[in-house]
Amino acid sequence: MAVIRERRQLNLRLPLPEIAERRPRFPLPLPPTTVSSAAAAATATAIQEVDRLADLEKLQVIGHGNGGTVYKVRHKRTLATYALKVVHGDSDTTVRRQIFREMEILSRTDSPFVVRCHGIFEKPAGDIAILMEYMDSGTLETLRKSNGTFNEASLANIARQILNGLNYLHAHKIVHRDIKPSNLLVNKKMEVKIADFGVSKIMCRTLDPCNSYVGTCAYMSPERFDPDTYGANYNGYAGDIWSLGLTLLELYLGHFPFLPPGQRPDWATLMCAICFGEPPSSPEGASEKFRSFIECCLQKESSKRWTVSQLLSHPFVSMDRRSD
Ligand SMILES: Nc1ncnc2c1ncn2[C@@H]1O[C@H](COP(=O)(O)OP(=O)(O)OP(=O)(O)O)[C@@H](O)[C@H]1O
Repeated sequence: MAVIRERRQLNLRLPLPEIAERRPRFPLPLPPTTVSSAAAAATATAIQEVDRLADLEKLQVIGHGNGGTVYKVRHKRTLATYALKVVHGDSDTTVRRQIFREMEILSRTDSPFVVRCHGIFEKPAGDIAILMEYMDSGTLETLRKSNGTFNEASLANIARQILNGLNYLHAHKIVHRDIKPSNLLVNKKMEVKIADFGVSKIMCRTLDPCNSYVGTCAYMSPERFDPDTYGANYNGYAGDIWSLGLTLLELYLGHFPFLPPGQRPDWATLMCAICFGEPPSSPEGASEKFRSFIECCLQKESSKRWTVSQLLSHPFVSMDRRSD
């Protein structure tokens, strides 16, 4: 969950690292342990089953994120396996703000296409832990790195699942803002679930602006850098579609579409490519349906991009015959 602060230079927004002086100088209020009645409702079953952190045994570290560690854990009595994300009490304000955002959103969501939250715990020292379903095949990024490229049939299946997740989120006025392969978890059944809501936004009104400069730069849509040119009535939802298009094209190509294989991104060059260059397109060998799907996602002008519901009926996605 890269967090980048806003700076205006000419007409574009340049990615800047966190600036300490801009952080609030007061600690954020801690939400109650179960966060809200919605959280309690969403996690009621699991909270009854896992009501104390002490009932969980840590099996291994899955990975480290921005300020937190994710463990594979097992419930001592039921032997059920979960993922436990722990953020320490002494983490900086930005990290704590992100974990609260993630808690708030995970506690509201209940979809087979969004990683499920089974409980939220707060220790007296201020450590916060989110108990999630364990996704045993990692992320689409780890799969790409280990398996190489994906064929179109697999991508149609993946696209359909991500679109169903985004459909759920957008219907609940949640904009993810950081869709990318490493935030899409996978299990052995090839179920794909959206995760990592630290920079997401809950829209209060339909036309809420959604221009805060957070997320991972490489997957950001042109209007997030330059809303004046590309984002008439920009409200954020279309940004998730751009990121989806880039994600699927990356899985098809085996590398990030704006860069040749193996090249590390230089943010200024990348931003110019996103804003001033042509959007990346699928290679010649791709089917017409896939090429069209990617084109519908990667429209530079946000209002021309297809919505989630339009994309769900795109012929490329209907290639995937599995039922939801
Ligand atoms: N529910 C889960 N099941 C399995 N693995 C998970 C789960 N949640 C997170 N992980 C893995 O744990 C690692 C750390 O995840 P985390 O969300 O803390 O950070 P991140 O997304 O890698 O980085 P950042 O915080 O910078 O966005 C990642 O490799 C992620 O794929």
